[in-house]
Amino acid sequence: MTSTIENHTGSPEATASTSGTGTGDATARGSVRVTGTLGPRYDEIVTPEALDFLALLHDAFAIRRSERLAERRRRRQEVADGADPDFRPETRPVRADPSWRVAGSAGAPGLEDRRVEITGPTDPKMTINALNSGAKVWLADQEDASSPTWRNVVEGQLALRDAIRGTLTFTNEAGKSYELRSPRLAELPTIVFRPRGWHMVEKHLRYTAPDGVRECASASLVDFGLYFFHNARELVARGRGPYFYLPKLEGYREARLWNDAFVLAQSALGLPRGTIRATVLIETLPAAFEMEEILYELRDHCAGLNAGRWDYLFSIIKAFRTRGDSYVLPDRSQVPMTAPFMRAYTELLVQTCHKRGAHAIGGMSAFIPDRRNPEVTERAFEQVRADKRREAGDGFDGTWVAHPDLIDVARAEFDAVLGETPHQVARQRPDVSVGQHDLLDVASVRRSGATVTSAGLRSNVSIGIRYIDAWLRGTGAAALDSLMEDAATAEISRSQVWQWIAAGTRTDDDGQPITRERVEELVREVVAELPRSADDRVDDAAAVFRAVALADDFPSFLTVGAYSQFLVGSAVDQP
Ligand SMILES: CC(=O)SCCNC(=O)CCNC(=O)[C@H](O)C(C)(C)COP(=O)(O)OP(=O)(O)OC[C@H]1O[C@@H](n2cnc3c(N)ncnc32)[C@H](O)[C@@H]1OP(=O)(O)O
Ligand SMILES: O=CC(=O)O
Ligand SMILES: [Mg+2]
Repeated sequence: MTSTIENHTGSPEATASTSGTGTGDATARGSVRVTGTLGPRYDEIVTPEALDFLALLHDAFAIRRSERLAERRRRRQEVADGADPDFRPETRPVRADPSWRVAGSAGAPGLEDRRVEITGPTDPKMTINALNSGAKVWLADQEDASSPTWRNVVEGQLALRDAIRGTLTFTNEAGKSYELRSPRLAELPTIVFRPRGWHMVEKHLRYTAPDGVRECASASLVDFGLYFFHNARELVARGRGPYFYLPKLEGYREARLWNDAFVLAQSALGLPRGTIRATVLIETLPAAFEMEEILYELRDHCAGLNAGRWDYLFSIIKAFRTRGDSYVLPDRSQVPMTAPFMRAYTELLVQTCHKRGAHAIGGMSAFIPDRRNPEVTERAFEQVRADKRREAGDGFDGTWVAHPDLIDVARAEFDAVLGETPHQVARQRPDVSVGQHDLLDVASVRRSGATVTSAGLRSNVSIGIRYIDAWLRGTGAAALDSLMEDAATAEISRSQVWQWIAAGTRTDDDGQPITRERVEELVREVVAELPRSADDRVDDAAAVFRAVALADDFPSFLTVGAYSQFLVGSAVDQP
């Protein structure tokens, strides 16, 4: 199957060839060169052959990536100007055609039963702990849970390369040593790798296009390309496959870009089309209106969709940030997954997936246990249990957990529904009827009594600064106030503050307006209270927070500016 949606709907769209350069000269080749420092064994990852492979991907897709990012900006402006997102009329034929299905998990060993997936960064200790955890799948994360230092990017690839070959070991500072519980990959959780999104660049790799134009490499193509180049054949030989989670897509044309990258990558390595399987995160508001089209574009490679709730909330705030107080969400802690607009999103996701033979994978409860605090642990178990019970009951085929101690809790809820069957894809949801209004009805949460509070405002400031401090120190996921915080949750914190100021929202407990001055004061208080150390980045974190929460123009992602200005070249960025 090679047809695109435009073929399907009868309005062809010219796209750059996946074998040409996009410059008109199909024989000219670009190049990728390393500008970052090489640490021990980095030459095993950024080999001349791997860099050639990255150049091939960039020649084919760098221009199209830029076009997609421009389209994002255009569509965001339209929404800011008052046009509500909606299901696209031109793709109705794809949605109406009952005949097509995605590849799903058929022929993808290790992906059939995904009832519990653990997520986490790719440093050696976390890699070993995740692979020893007993989960069905490990989402090896170079995205929301990772600070994109050069070190994390390359050493994460090294850890994965070694883990796949059964040779990864690690010894911590106290001398405790870690090893994989089996050298046989097929006896460990299936690895699904998540590269960075299309918006990020990799500043330690420079791409020179065939026409001589130089730019930073695309982080998505770097992460995907390096993982695929080094591991795809090895994974297949060891009874698994090159599997990916695709983050932060905003529409089906971005899915097509990924699909074309897969087609080219497989062909370059001599692997059959369809060897790759991707699970797409539906975690932006525009993508929620294009779930079927995304599945359609990726149908030869698609295993499922995931309900990425935290980025989804961030995307909603971003979309409606200038629409005034009636579009404002309450404190993050008062937006449950049972809020009608969140439920509409997850119900539509399950219905869409099962209609097309795809797995529906649930999301992340942010509550995490604390081995030193039984009360915190019991609360996390209760919250996660309820979350997973709802997901399994709604028809999800699997779910995410943030911490190994949550695996049994989540599994029990899915076992109760799935029993011995690996998934419930056959369960259709004809009862679900979700329209535009259901997905957009964010105002209903506050109408039902949820509030914006002074404590919620303070918590956003505090979590935002503490998380960015951790991120600037090279850690992309952190336990803060007994909650898992990562790039997506931090985006919620800072964008809520931006939106509340822009909308002139008042805190419900004291009736006071949320102003820039009030937030500035909170930033000063939080910074003054934080413990300091020789390597903290609290002042820089506060500067980043101010830039992304208080600027006149809303920065699309906090990570973009923080990466260029504060992370690249810092101590943790070096090998
Ligand atoms: C919005 C989204 O995208 S969600 C997905 C992205 N986010 C994530 O993946 C977050 C994943 N979770 C984590 O990174 C961690 O659980 C944290 C940072 C939240 C907490 O980690 P810690 O502070 O180390 O927790 P804690 O001390 O309780 O850990 C106990 C042990 O479990 C291990 N562990 C905890 N979480 C994980 C995990 N996700 N994967 C593997 N091992 C883990 C720790 O390494 C530690 O091992 P050790 O005893 O050998 O040192
Ligand atoms: O990536 C997951 C999310 O919730 O964001
Ligand atoms: Mg996310």
